[in-house]
Amino acid sequence: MSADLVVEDLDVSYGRATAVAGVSLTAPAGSVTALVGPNGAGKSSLLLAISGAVAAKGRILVGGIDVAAMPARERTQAGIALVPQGRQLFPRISVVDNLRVFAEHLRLPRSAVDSALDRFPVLRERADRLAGVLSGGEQQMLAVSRALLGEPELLLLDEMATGLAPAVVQRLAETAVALARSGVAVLLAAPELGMQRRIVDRGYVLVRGQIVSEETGAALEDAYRRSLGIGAGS
Ligand SMILES: Nc1ncnc2c1ncn2[C@@H]1O[C@H](COP(=O)(O)OP(=O)(O)OP(=O)(O)O)[C@@H](O)[C@H]1O
Repeated sequence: MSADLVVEDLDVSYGRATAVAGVSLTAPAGSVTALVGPNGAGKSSLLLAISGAVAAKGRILVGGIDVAAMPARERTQAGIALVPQGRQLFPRISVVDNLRVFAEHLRLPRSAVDSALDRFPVLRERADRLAGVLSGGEQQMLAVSRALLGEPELLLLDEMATGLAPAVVQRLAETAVALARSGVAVLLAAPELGMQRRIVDRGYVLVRGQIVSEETGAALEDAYRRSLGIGAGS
């Protein structure tokens, strides 16, 4: 099964502070959609709202079903997975236990954990190490594997490349593309695309909580620079 994400008129506020204002966007199944914007633009708030981790107003349709009223856990079971900024692993338990905790939360069979360890060979090698002693890249691979445990239809990636070595970013980007080719809707948020620009089909520029442009992959970065007042190509 594959499912488009359609967000309509979404607002996210923290008390009186508005983080996301009237955002509408689409992340089609089978493609990689980017959400680029500077720090504080509201990218994380938007992804957290889609996953159900923060409250929001508006419509969030996944495969035509409005999930906006569902609690976060039900959204996960409905096929929405988030790799959060900062990864949010349990550093003091092992790699395999990080996967087990999430698998149990979703009531998945043990075989799901085994498959998750096989997604990146380094995770199988490090299965019994504490998650907190892994390198940043290994931790990100664990966070992605954990998100994929339930075979989601929509994968939300929040700053997956930040601070990681190019080879790791390349590996993660290949994973994102392979998922998209298998029918998953991938929405990735980043303050800049860098190497990820090669895998983006189209995307949106988010500034101060609002979408200011929508472009195909190649034109997206120029639109982003213009929105920041930086000349294209400079
Ligand atoms: N829990 C919170 N309570 C109050 N304000 C928040 C909270 N989380 C985010 N904000 C504010 O909401 C706005 C959007 O933040 P958000 O983290 O969504 O942006 P972002 O584009 O992901 O930025 P970054 O790349 O720095 O994470 C910012 O002004 C931020 O200070």
